[in-house]
Amino acid sequence: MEENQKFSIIARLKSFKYAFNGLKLFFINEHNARIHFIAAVLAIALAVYLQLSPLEWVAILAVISAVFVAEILNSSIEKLADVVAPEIHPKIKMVKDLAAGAVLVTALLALATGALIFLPKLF
Ligand SMILES: Nc1ncnc2c1ncn2[C@@H]1O[C@H](COP(=O)(O)OP(=O)(O)OP(=O)(O)O)[C@@H](O)[C@H]1O
Repeated sequence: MEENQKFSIIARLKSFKYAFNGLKLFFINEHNARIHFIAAVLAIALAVYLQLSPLEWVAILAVISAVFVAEILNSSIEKLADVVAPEIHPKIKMVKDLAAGAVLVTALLALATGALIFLPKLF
């Protein structure tokens, strides 16, 4: 978008439309999205059942969203990499492995947070 273009509600609404389309594409095309979605629903159901405190809720929701954000960016980088270099390339391997590493960090953080909050309440 040009810098001197006027603010437009219609343009903002269109941006939302594209962003929601991104979420739709993510849930339709990415198998990992379904796994993360099921894990998130289970965690939220457990959080309701165990009546978490507001701060515990914030922690659980924060790590759930961190995993989704990392996974969406990872998928986006994969798609871009496939266009930039459809052939095998050592730098593309590095780019994709780094993006996957980011997902792993958030998933491990989510596991640790879930264990710290849920395990003492369950056992
Ligand atoms: N063009 C390439 N050049 C070199 N290595 C690649 C290339 N494409 C994929 N790889 C290697 O294969 C791994 C898997 O890449 P791929 O694009 O298939 O992701 P994926 O396994 O489909 O990921 P997801 O399961 O998240 O969709 C990468 O992390 C990388 O190590």
